[in-house]
Amino acid sequence: MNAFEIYGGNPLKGEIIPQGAKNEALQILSAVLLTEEAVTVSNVPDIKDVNKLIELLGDLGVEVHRQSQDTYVFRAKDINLEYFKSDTFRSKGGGLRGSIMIVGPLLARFGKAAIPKPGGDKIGRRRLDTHFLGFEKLGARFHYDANAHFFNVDATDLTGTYILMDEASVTGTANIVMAAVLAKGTTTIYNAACEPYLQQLCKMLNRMGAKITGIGSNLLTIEGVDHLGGTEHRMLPDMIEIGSFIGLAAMTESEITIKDVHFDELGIIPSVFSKLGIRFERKGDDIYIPHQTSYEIDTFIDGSILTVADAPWPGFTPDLLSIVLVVATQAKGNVLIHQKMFESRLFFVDKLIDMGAQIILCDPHRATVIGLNKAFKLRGIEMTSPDIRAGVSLLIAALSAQGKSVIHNIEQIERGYQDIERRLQALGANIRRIDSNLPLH
Ligand SMILES: CC(=O)N[C@H]1[C@@H](OP(=O)(O)OP(=O)(O)OC[C@H]2O[C@@H](n3ccc(=O)[nH]c3=O)[C@H](O)[C@@H]2O)O[C@H](CO)[C@@H](O)[C@@H]1O
Ligand SMILES: C=C(OP(=O)(O)O)C(=O)O
Repeated sequence: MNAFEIYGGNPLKGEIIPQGAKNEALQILSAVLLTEEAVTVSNVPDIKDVNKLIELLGDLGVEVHRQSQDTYVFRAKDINLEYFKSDTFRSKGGGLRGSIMIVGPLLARFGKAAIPKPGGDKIGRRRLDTHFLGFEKLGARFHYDANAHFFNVDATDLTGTYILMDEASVTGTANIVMAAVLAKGTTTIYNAACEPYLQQLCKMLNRMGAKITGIGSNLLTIEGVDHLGGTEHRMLPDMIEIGSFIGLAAMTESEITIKDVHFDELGIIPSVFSKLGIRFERKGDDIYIPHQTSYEIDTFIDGSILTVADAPWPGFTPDLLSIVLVVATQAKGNVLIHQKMFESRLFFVDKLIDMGAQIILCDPHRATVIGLNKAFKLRGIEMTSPDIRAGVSLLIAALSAQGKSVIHNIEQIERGYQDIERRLQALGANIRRIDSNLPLH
């Protein structure tokens, strides 16, 4: 097990290029199962979750050819459906949340699929009902083996229908869309999620021959086709990384340029950081964050305390709330963070409180942050990263803190952030990887 040792407190400077989007990658890579033709995917992030999914595709029989550092060619010609029965699949299949999205394409193309209960962050209940209710609506049979924690679906034919999703689930929408593209007739999905990840997926599917309209809205219409062909696809930059770097710059008083961000695809994200008082400029397609010694949180027009809450797109992504929270700890002013979707994602604040932050955890979903306005720096401590985004928030806190911090369980961070210590070192950060079991001194 590895840990990060960080000496914080000094400003960083330079340029950073965001990786390809993790959550988009997990959808796009699942979609290669929909065709026997070659699909070339570029800007693939080299991160644990994505690499696990690529390995899983390979185990299923997909030919995987790595053309360059970030570009792969996939060919799902001969798929081994017997693999579902293997012990390896039982252990590997549930290794990440994103693996659930192989179910839709396999069901559509081969009439059956299975998946162990998927992993991902331990951030509260993460139900999958929406996925399987959707498959059932399309005509699939569903069976959950509660002892083995195994989900099974099969169908002789999928038939298009009207689906009112019980919640705008991101991976659920992707899964149902990928099943519906090869169904007979027309499927209408209402209350669909429409994150950029999904918009990218739908655009790619259309290039493969699918007929999807309503992309970017919560009402998708999918006219089923008999067959899909190969295509090429390039992943967008990871908007969660971009938000994390804006937060990092503000917290550490750094001057950072985030390159090629695809600003127009960032939705409400930049304006939420603006509301925290962080100044930045759009320069072409880069975001330039100047060195700033203080930033002041807005209030609402009537003077009441700002609330930052998550919501399905185009609302604010829950994956950036932990970052907003940590950044607010050094702002001037107060903010209420309301994490509506996940019930265990705010518990990491006890580590920030140990570091000197002033936070009241009101309940599992809400935390009030009383900004310190840089009256004093947070102090470095030893801590464990509970989930991917809390992990990066603690990393940002450690980089801004006085003295030494050690963050354990960095595998969580590495699920979603590529080569993070080298990229931070290039900005001047004092961070190094150590053996988690080494005695601390
Ligand atoms: C691999 C992947 O892509 N993971 C992302 C995906 O997870 P994932 O697709 O698993 O998350 P879902 O969109 O299904 O839902 C996340 C949680 O929010 C709740 N919920 C969802 C929709 C809604 O309208 N109301 C509501 O309360 C769900 O009950 C669930 O607890 O989307 C989440 C929500 O953006 C992100 O945090 C994850 O990073
Ligand atoms: C919660 C996240 O990931 P996952 O859904 O893969 O657990 C995330 O990316 O913030």
